[in-house]
Amino acid sequence: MGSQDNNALSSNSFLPYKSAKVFVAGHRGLVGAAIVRKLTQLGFTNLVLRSHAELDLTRQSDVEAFFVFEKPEFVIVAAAKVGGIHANNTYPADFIAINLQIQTNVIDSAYRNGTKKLLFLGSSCIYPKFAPQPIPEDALLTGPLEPTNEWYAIAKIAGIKMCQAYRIQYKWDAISGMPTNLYGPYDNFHPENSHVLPALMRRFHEAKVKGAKEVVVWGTGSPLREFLHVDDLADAVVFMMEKYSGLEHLNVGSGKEVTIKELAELMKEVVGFEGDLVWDSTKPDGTPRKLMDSSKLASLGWTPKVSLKDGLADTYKWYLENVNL
Ligand SMILES: NC(=O)C1=CN([C@@H]2O[C@H](COP(=O)(O)OP(=O)(O)OC[C@H]3O[C@@H](n4cnc5c(N)ncnc54)[C@H](OP(=O)(O)O)[C@@H]3O)[C@@H](O)[C@H]2O)C=CC1
Ligand SMILES: C[C@H]1O[C@H](OP(=O)(O)OP(=O)(O)OC[C@H]2O[C@@H](n3cnc4c(=O)[nH]c(N)nc43)[C@H](O)[C@@H]2O)[C@@H](O)[C@@H](O)C1=O
Repeated sequence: MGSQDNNALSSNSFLPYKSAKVFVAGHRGLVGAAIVRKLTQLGFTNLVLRSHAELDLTRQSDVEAFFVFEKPEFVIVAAAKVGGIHANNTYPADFIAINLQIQTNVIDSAYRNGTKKLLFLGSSCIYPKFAPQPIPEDALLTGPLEPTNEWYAIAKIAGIKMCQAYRIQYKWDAISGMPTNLYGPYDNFHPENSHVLPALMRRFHEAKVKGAKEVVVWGTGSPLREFLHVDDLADAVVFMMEKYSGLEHLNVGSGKEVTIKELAELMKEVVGFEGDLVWDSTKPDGTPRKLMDSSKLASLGWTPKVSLKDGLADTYKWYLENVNL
């Protein structure tokens, strides 16, 4: 099926329809909370939200019953089992099984209960470990994955393919966005299981408070990562819901990359820690580089706004007010 056929599905206007029933799955997480903030700012009045405790999305019959009852018109899938390099490497069964269950249940129930449009969120880890840089969308499935997160990546690739299959077979408007590494308010600040940015924010903060002389940072410091503030991602999600209807997934990145060493130095400055950095090279580096090519989304008219320095300062302020109580 050519892209023209798929774009013919784009009759579902989202933005002007502020009373639309929108289900944001995973609304208490980093991404889901930012999407709810954005939709609320825009004046959406009919968001359908369920916490994990209220609705476990791995339970197929509960998800079906929820969709039969609520029949949301639009669905954004930001619920997932998520974690950093250590969590992905330690709990491969959880990362593949829980993610396959959540996305399969939500995508299928949404289609069967009349949802007009669904957006599925994947991650930049879907691409091969040694993909060309910046990574274009068509690098998908062209080489072996990064071993530390292949289980999660396989689930996310299945999510993209499921949206494509339902689009092709049922002419249903399911799309996918692939964000780069994200950060911001409501991130997970767990010392081991989180991503690098919140992990370092917490470690530097605790070291500053205790007057510690050094902070341990994992790996060699040489891997490159592209970071995007979650408010920019939420803006891109709303943009894609309104403007994009196509078979191919779209990359969502900031276009700017830093080494982990540069990130650690910047974090040290933002937090105000005055000691030294010590590198623990027994910890994995993961993918050496994963800068995404987000030119397709840019060509539709979307650009990120938050710089890494401003985003870190904003997130640290939120951390001090909300986590470090
Ligand atoms: N964070 C990042 O750097 C990136 C994230 N993404 C993608 O964005 C999406 C959201 O990630 P993020 O916000 O960071 O993750 P979070 O862990 O912050 O949030 C995930 C949300 O999903 C909920 N959830 C998990 N399991 C279930 C379940 N079985 N039933 C119902 N709810 C559940 C969680 O609830 P609870 O906490 O109560 O379990 C939580 O509210 C994911 O698809 C992820 O792949 C993509 C690229 C980078
Ligand atoms: C978004 C993406 O996130 C994961 O991939 P990742 O980019 O490798 O994630 P990360 O943030 O955990 O690490 C980035 C780099 O940073 C280094 N690093 C230093 N010190 C700490 C540290 O203290 N914690 C962590 N987590 N990493 C550290 C770490 O060694 C690595 O070199 C995927 O599993 C998958 O979930 C996914 O899609």
